[in-house]
Amino acid sequence: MSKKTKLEAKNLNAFYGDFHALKDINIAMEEKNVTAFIGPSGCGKSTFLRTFNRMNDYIDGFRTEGEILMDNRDIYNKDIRVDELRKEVGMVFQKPNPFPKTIFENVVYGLRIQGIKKKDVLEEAAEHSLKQAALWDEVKDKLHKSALALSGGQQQRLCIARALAISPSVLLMDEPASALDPISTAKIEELIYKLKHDYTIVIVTHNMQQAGRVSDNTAFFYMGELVEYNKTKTMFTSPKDDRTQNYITGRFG
Ligand SMILES: Nc1ncnc2c1ncn2[C@@H]1O[C@H](COP(=O)(O)OP(=O)(O)OP(=O)(O)O)[C@@H](O)[C@H]1O
Repeated sequence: MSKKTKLEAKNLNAFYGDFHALKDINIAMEEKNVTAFIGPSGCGKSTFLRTFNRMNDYIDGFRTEGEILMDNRDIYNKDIRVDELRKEVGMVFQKPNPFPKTIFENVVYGLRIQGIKKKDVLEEAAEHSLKQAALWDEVKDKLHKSALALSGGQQQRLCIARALAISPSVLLMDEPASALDPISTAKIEELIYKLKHDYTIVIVTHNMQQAGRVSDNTAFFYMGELVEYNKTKTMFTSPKDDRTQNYITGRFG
């Protein structure tokens, strides 16, 4: 049985000034599943990912045409509050970016911004999010030490815990493991596999094996177009388009 659609783009075009970065994208992504975005550098993967939390809004000259829907609501509608949207849509970046604060303060950062002050509520949320991010056991005895003293892989799991603490339903991940060693990468991949039971995950990756391991569905982008979108297994075993075939077999990219 196919799952409910969580995120959708309909006839989406996106521009940086005169540059046409996304061309007529149509896609429906399933709830509580992992969708991987793949494609050569500059094809628009990150631009597309960032439309789902409206992060491109900060870029001068950026504009979209068409629709981006979450739970069937157009997130670019003028009635949408971007701060509310960002509570629903967490994001993790390529390079771990913890704040120069304690581990605890990193995790509860978003909750403090929401005005939550009760110590027991914050403590419970921190423990829950760190457990979800598979970091609790490694940090439970040093919650009030600096996050910057953690390893890169731990910092990235901390950033995932920080994103989860505000209880989003969607997690956007822009090459979350590309700056990490193989063991930390494996941990992040395991984590993604677990988290998809509760979250809708979209991950940009340059690593074909990683897309194959973690994602249910894969979207291949090329020069701003969505060339092919299918179940990951099908895409990797019998791609329909020559460009997909060439990319996944390493002939370009
Ligand atoms: N802030 C910006 N201003 C102008 N052009 C931009 C901006 N950000 C991205 N672009 C352009 O939009 C296109 C898509 O970029 P994007 O970063 O989305 O690609 P990508 O597929 O994520 O690439 P990579 O895999 O290298 O991260 C590129 O041609 C890029 O130069």
